[in-house]
Amino acid sequence: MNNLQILLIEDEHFFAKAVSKRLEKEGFACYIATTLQVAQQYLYNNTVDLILLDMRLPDGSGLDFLRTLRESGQPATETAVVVLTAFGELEDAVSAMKLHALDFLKKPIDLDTLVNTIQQLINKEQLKQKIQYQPTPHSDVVQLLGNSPLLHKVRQQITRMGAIVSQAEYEPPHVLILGETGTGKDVCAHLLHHTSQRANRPFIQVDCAALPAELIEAELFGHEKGAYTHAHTTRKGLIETAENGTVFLDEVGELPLELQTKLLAVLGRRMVRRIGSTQERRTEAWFIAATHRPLARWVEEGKFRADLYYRLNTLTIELPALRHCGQDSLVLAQYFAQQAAQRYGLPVPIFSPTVCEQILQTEWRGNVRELRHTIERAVLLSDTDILDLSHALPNQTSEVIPLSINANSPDIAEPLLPSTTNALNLEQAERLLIEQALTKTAGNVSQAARLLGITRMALRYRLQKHGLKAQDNDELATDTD
Ligand SMILES: Nc1ncnc2c1ncn2[C@@H]1O[C@H](COP(=O)(O)OP(=O)(O)OP(=O)(O)O)[C@@H](O)[C@H]1O
Repeated sequence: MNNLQILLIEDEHFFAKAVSKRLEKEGFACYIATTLQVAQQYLYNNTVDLILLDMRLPDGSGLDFLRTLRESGQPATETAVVVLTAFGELEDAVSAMKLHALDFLKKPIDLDTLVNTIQQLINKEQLKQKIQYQPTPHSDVVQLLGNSPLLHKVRQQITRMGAIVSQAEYEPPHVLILGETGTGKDVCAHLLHHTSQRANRPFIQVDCAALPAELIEAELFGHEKGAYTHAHTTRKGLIETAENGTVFLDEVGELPLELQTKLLAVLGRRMVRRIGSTQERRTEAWFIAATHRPLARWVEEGKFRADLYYRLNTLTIELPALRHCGQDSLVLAQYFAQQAAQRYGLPVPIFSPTVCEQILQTEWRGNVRELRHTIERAVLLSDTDILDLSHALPNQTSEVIPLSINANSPDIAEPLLPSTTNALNLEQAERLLIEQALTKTAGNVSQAARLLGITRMALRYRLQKHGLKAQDNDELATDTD
């Protein structure tokens, strides 16, 4: 029994009945509302975990309902929603994604697919608690590849720190990972966790750049019921959820100053207090933080608290920029080409001397991430067995259709989708939007999610759905959720 409460808002009687019967067979509780008004009433009196929302109801549009729900300030504001769309409702589905719908299903809906979708959402904790809890088995974490002395040193540091942390069971020294964007800080954090004896405990990743300050505070520390207007239930924070595992504070440089103060208190005293509570709870979590910001300079400039900086960097790992790693770019390129070929069922391409030279000569400002995306693109675009970088190199990505995804994005360039949209089905259009967003942000999932106007979690889910995994380390953990 899953105990999951589902509200199905659907006016096609027979279809609704069939869905509800199947969901109940799977152990879910399902309530059918045939109008938006009934749904509203139901939500007012009941708590639901998931809403399955049709886009056209007799008394209004599902999209308007979703918008109102998100803005209502009611307990249901953040409820997970999957929209059910009919042919020709592409724009609605895209808008629903922007309103944080977790997924859409095209009618006619295959009941197995529906159950699968729900199951995936449950597995990914998206329905239960909006956290990124990723117990990643070690075998699924990529290694930090590279033969340069700089990479060797990083790998040695990881092994050493894993051992130190295992010895200091209750008060492990915090680790700060520094390095330009795309150099592998995320991978490094996962490896640290998996190298230590905490490997089988929770690994909680918090993207400090992805959420507004007040949300991060609630996410990190949790809250008591009634602590603030929308705190309708008591919820533990991510630090508590990590128990004696690891909390990875990604993009820690973006943490607002007032939260830096609170974090400092936690690191210093190892006690956490939920918002609105007087009770303190001890934490045995290991804190790993990462940033591409020049934190030492930021300390001098007053943008980052000196005391927090010194507490975080008990141990520091500095990931080298790819341009300083000699032939590593070539080693990595060959590895990524092999992986991509395998993934797409294509022959492993040959690297001509010219291509090798091009790879070695390129600056790779986006570091390994940029290299990875370029090679994957090249594998897909090459017409022959010989890898062709001419369409894939960063300054030659003219085949990428300019696209504005988020209406709030400053670099807007209508239309939302390219004119080829008519020839695309909903699934393809969604995939295209995501690929465009990732291209625009050089594969940075947090930024891409922001651009798409959806949460990072919702984007992670879609990446997996479309098999766009491992484009960025962000997805590695998700694969194994
Ligand atoms: N040495 C490496 N070997 C293999 N893959 C790597 C290596 N370094 C990075 N990657 C890959 O490059 C991509 C970017 O890595 P990652 O997300 O860890 O970078 P990051 O430094 O955290 O970036 P950002 O600062 O933008 O968050 C991922 O797909 C990751 O798997």
